[in-house]
Amino acid sequence: MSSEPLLRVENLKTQFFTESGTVRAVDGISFEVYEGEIVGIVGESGAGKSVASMSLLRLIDNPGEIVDGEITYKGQTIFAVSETADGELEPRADMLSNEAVRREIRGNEIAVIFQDPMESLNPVFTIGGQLREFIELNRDLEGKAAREEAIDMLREVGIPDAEERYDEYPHQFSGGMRQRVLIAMALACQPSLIIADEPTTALDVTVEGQILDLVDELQAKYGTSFIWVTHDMGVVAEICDRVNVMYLGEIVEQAPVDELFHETGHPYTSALLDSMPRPDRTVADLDPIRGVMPEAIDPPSGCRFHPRCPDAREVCRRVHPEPTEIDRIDGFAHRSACFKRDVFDVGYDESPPIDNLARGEREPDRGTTEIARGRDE
Ligand SMILES: Nc1ncnc2c1ncn2[C@@H]1O[C@H](COP(=O)(O)OP(=O)(O)OP(=O)(O)O)[C@@H](O)[C@H]1O
Ligand code: NI
Repeated sequence: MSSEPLLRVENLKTQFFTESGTVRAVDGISFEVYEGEIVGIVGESGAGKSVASMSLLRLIDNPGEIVDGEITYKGQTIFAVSETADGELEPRADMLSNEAVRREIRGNEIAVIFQDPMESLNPVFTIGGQLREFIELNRDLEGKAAREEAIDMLREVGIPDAEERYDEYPHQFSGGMRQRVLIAMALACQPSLIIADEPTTALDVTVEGQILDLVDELQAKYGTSFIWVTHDMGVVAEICDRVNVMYLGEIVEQAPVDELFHETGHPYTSALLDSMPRPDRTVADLDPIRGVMPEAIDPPSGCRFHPRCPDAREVCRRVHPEPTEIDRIDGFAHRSACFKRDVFDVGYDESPPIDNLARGEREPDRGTTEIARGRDE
């Protein structure tokens, strides 16, 4: 892509400083979101998807902290660091203040939709009242005009009898309807980007499908970009244009959605795809990803996926693969962080396989880790 992205994330690192040690929840991820795209972040529980999304709006609380990297949105610096004379990192001079992020970015420019609508909706106020207040606070509309706009928004997101239901309370709405209200709220400020953190995960499949269709429609109508966080490759297939696959704080593969499904580069992505229910397979055919994801507090050496990877070789235990371009589709990079691809020159082919299954419950070996990038970098 030659045009500037709406959002650019480079080498983002977010850590939690806990009593048991430092949790490297997000450990050097880079990705972009272009105008009008739906970009997925997919991975198992604990991969760092939510921490990554919340970092984009600097919504990380103690004991967490964004420690490195750069986040640029429409040319503005949401986060950046520079090095002081004695080698310490400090906020860069052009970084937006907390106040500026809160006033100018959150809601207005970048809105968030969470998984649990009850966290965002106040149970003691009516749906319509909350939406109207939100519109009054964030847009140049008041009183009757704000009410009209709120009703229009409810209609827009598919709430039947919007005018009557305006005066109902959150508990009178079903889960799917509440999620629609949150989408209305996110859209109310006409943001350029909406971050949706597993908003359909708690819903049943039919309702989830309806919400995904709605998002598709609204996306086409308003041109809003989305970052869609999910653990479900089915959801990715349904709405994403491009995808970032996260494993233990890192993006291990990044590609346009068709490419990711058909020219899969990383064994972790393959494992996620294999564990995905499909109409042509019965439950017995499902291939769950073996083993559990290790803790981000003490990740395995080398490739973090190597203790669970069917293709792991000795080199994978020793050397850490960086995401590297393996192809380019319509101007978008397909990057994978796996030595199986020949863009890496670390001797994967000659390296002896690690027999992960035979290793059983043994602790993954830890050792010093070298860093390997592709040959062209
Ligand atoms: N407040 C916190 N204190 C300490 N560790 C945290 C905190 N919040 C998140 N983490 C850790 O950061 C890592 C990433 O968590 P995150 O919530 O981003 O995962 P996720 O991919 O969103 O998972 P899920 O699918 O379960 O939502 C995990 O190891 C988690 O334990
Ligand atoms: Ni999460």
